[in-house]
Amino acid sequence: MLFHVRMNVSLPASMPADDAAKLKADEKALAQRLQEQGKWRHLWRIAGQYANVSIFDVDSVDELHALLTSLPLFPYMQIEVMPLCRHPSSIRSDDR
Ligand SMILES: O=C(O)CC1=CCC(=O)O1
Repeated sequence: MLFHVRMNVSLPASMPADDAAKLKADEKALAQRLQEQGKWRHLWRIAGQYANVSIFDVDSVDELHALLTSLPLFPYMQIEVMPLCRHPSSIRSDDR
């Protein structure tokens, strides 16, 4: 199952720089592991914003929820999820 996910990140200005750097490093490590596993198919920065758009390929909504809530930055993100299904005009065989 494919999901389009938008994440807007908002770290408190009061967060110590070392804490923020650790969170970002942990987030990067997990995001790269999930990309290697094929669960996090695309990850794009939205130009000019501390936000990303991503495509997740997971087995269930429950798996997506577990994955998103496990992200180190989860407490500091506003997340929007859009379930995707195949478009009849798509020429990509892996769009499902
Ligand atoms: O910087 C972001 O958009 C938040 C984020 C998600 C995965 C990652 O490495 O950073």
